[in-house]
Amino acid sequence: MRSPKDFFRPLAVGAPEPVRQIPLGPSRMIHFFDPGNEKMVAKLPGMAGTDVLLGNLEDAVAADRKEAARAGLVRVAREVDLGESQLWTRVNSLDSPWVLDDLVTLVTEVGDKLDVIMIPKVEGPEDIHYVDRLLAQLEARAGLRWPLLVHAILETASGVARVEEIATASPRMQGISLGPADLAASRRMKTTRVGGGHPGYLVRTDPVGEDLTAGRTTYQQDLWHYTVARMVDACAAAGILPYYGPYGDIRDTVGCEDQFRNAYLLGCVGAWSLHPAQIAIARKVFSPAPEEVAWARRVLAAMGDGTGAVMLDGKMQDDATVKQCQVVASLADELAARDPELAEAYRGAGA
Ligand SMILES: CC(=O)SCCNC(=O)CCNC(=O)[C@H](O)C(C)(C)COP(=O)(O)OP(=O)(O)OC[C@H]1O[C@@H](n2cnc3c(N)ncnc32)[C@H](O)[C@@H]1OP(=O)(O)O
Ligand SMILES: O=CC(=O)O
Ligand SMILES: [Mg+2]
Repeated sequence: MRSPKDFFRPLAVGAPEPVRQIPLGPSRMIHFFDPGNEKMVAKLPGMAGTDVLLGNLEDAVAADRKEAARAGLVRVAREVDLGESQLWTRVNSLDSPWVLDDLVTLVTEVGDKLDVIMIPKVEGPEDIHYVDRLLAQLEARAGLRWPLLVHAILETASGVARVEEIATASPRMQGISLGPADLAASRRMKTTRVGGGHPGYLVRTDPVGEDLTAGRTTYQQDLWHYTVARMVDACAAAGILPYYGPYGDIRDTVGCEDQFRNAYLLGCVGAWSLHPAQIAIARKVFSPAPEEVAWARRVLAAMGDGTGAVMLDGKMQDDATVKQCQVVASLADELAARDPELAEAYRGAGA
């Protein structure tokens, strides 16, 4: 562990100064595409308004397509107009034969076009330290003026056990995403899906009389509640951003929206979209609803300097509800400043 005094010193001579604040552009959806898939790449210029486009090099890219995906991402970064969207990548895992070439090629050739590098299967802070030093060396060699940020996927049991250390491992840490598919395997959960709930994970009301089966309602529980909540706390404490990851049942847009909303309400700022159909779901869920924004502004107006207590529609408001309402109202302001449609919806709701 570096001493606090050295935490913000560059890790290589000539590397850019580490950032002290995470840049807060919207990242409601991190949209995955395979840069080696020409059909997907052809769709990118039409995806204006997608907060983050992520060129994926890891899982879902076949072993014999790894080089093509890497070369495709270099081409996308150089040649495709992505408008306001941020460009991120997910490199291969640190124990793979591809990751070194991923990092060397991307930082050297298009390091100035990339915002964030997602690192999969992070086991602990030592993985972030390795990437941190290597990026500093590569940035120095490439003459980059702005440091690349790092995003960890929380998808190993060891990573969850050490999520707080991962979150604070480097000033490059931008955020953490839940990776429910690999995490399920790592924990030996008995699921066979990518994120979402499971009908077998439930609680049941008590038996009524002798019959153990009749009249007992069951309620499905959220498999990911503990991990998301722990990740959100680790990120908030470290000043970085938490995200829900993938929802693999592309057809089930309703279940996807529910899973994303649970994450939003618990504090996540975005989720992954794997298919164009999931982009609009993330945009809707991770933008505060107009009526919530209108309510938040009413509370803020009623509370004046933010201290004391008042009643509004029968509900007590005090300093703590003011702070919650500030979270909602300031998120709405940031998003509306870049999204005229959303700005109009907030105006329409009197927000
Ligand atoms: C556990 C994890 O690690 S999750 C992260 C890794 N997984 C991924 O990145 C998966 C990314 N997504 C995909 O590979 C695809 O969306 C799939 C395989 C899920 C479905 O693909 P398809 O069967 O082609 O879907 P579908 O037929 O509905 O696609 C419609 C069109 O959208 C395109 N499309 C599909 N997904 C994407 C995408 N993520 N980005 C851009 N375009 C896409 C298709 O190429 C197709 O184009 P076309 O109309 O020109 O033929
Ligand atoms: O990479 C994501 C996951 O769920 O695994
Ligand atoms: Mg994974």
